[in-house]
Order: sequence, then structure tokens, then C-alpha cells
Amino acid sequence: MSDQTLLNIKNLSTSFKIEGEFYEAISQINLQVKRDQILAIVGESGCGKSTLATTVMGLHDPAITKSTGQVVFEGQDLLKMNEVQYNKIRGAKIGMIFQDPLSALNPLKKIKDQITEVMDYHTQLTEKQKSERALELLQDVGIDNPQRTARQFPHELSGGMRQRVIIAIAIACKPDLLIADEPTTALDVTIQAQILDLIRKIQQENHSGVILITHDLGVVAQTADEVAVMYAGQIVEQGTVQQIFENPLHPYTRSLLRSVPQADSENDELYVIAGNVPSLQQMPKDGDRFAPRIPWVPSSAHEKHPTMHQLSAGHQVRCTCYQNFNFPVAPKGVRQ
Ligand SMILES: Nc1ncnc2c1ncn2[C@@H]1O[C@H](COP(=O)(O)OP(=O)(O)OP(=O)(O)O)[C@@H](O)[C@H]1O
Repeated sequence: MSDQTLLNIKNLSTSFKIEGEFYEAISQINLQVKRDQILAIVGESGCGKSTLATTVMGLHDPAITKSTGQVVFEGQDLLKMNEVQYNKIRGAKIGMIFQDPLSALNPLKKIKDQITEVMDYHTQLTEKQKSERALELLQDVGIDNPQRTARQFPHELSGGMRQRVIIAIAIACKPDLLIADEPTTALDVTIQAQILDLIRKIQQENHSGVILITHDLGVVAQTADEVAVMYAGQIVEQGTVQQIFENPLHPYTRSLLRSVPQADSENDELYVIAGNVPSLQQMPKDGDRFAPRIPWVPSSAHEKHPTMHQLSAGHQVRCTCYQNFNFPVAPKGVRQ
């Protein structure tokens, strides 16, 4: 493990209690995040991306959630921490940017007070210093008139401005690790690009590590260094952004890539991956979890209990099924 590793997730599984039984939402996750690196986690809705983030942040109710494995952050296993210990790290060393800025902000508090609040908890700064820092942060995240925005309430700001405020709060204490869960989903494309540039800029300035959660491969291509593709609670492929985009191997990665609209092929019908991500109670017990959605591939092509295979430095794929087929995503003429 390199010295630059900030977060080392080992065999992490999280289960939720549903009607009295626990069901796994993420299974045996192994991932590392280094300083100066943006790791994207990509997959359709329901694949477990947010569960992974909220497990790292320690945001689950222990009465209905069980996590096993390790989440080693700067040498300490977060899963072993109590709430008091966790609170010292959350917001200070690990910052989180949430998907929906409107619900993440308090509608009744002015923007300045929402930014200084996190400093009340984690710093010894005076009131004056905190106010100055709040204005500085608003400026850092590209807000033109920080004094005015500081006095406003969330509903007075546009979606893009609110997301900038959320980022200001997340970076107020210069965290080593930033977790951004679908940070641009609610924004239009131009603002989306600005917010992604901002996250990249902050990451470079602070030498932090970033986990960027998204269902959007365009966002991944534009922002990430490393990519982990998740399907049904498992990582199915992992590699650098070049490895994943230039040599995708797992049929799920290939399907996701095929379903991205291409600017240069207007006439092609957009590929839609048939079926749905299974619910936790209906998770396949054997075989590749994606197999039911590619029924033209015989089950003999899949490993009974698929494991990760190292293909080249940094590039791993689950299941050996990619070896037997040069997967067309769906053979021509197959009706989905
Ligand atoms: N508290 C919970 N109790 C029971 N099931 C849950 C809970 N939270 C999430 N799940 C289930 O776990 C699975 C993974 O959900 P998760 O939200 O992590 O996926 P996701 O990839 O982040 O999707 P999205 O982008 O829609 O948030 C889903 O089947 C979801 O219904």
C-alpha cells in the first residue's frame, strides 16, 4: 500500500434489515483512494453507490444496518469508531457533497451561518475569523458577490449557486478526502461542467483524494482518474479512466458505455440495458449478477462464484465470461 493511500476499503459489505432479515446492499468491496486522485464510482441507480459512501461516512442507523470488513482512513478503521470519534473526522477530514443541495441546506439559516457552523465544531477560530473564512470560501467556489450571498437564504439562490455553497461547506476545514454523491445531477449541462471543474481545482489545490459517485459516464470521462464500475452491490470492473473507456471488458461496463449518446452517431438508436438492477431480496446467489440481463450469453460462460481477475496493472474485471465472448452488447436482431 502506497504512503499516498488515504482510504483503504477492505472486504466491505453493508446489509440493511428488511422485514426482519438482513440483505446485502454492497458486497466485498475492495477499493483504495489516494491523495491527488479522483476515483469515480459508476453504475445505475440501485447499484449500491450511495450505500458505499454513507458507510464510509458512518451515516447508518446501527439498529437496521450491519457493516463488515474495514474502512481504513489515515491508518484508523472507521468501522471501529464510536459516534464521538466519527464526529471529529466527518466534516473535518472527510467532507461530503450531497446530491440535492436544497435538502442538504437548512432553509431557515443564512448561508454564512451554515458555513461557519462546521467551523464552530472543528476549529478554534474567533467569530470574526470564521466570518472572514466564510467569505473567502464563497469566493473560492466562484461566487461573484460573497458578501451578498452570505446574507441570503438557500431559496434565494439558483441550483448552481446552492451547489457551490454545499462545496464551500464541504471544504471549509480542508478535508483530505471529499466524497461527492451525484454532485451535478440536478444541474444543467453548463453549470455541471463548472462544478466538475471546481471539484477538480479544489482537489488539486488541497492535494485531496475524491470519491465521485455518478451514473453518468460523461462526468467520469471529464473528471476521473480511476473508475470502479458497480453492479448489484459488487465492483465488476476497475481501472484507470483510459483502461475503462478504451478497453471495457465486463459486459456491464460495455453495456453502460453503449448506452451513452454519441455525438457523432445521430442515427444510431440509443441502447437501453434490458431489465432492472435486482432488489436486495432478489439478488442472484450464484453466477454473474448481470447474467439475467444478457440472456443470450449461455450460463456456462459465467463463473459460478465470480471473482476479480487482474488483467494488467490496475485493471481488474469480475468473472471470466469476457474471455469467451467478444461481447457484442446485444447481438444484432435480438429483441430486448
Ligand atoms: N436504508 C435502506 N434500507 C433498505 N434498503 C436500502 C436502504 N438504502 C438503500 N437500500 C437499497 O440498497 C440498494 C442500493 O441502494 P443505493 O442507494 O446505495 O444505490 P445507488 O447506486 O446509490 O442508487 P441511487 O443513485 O438511486 O441512490 C437498493 O436496492 C436500495 O433499495
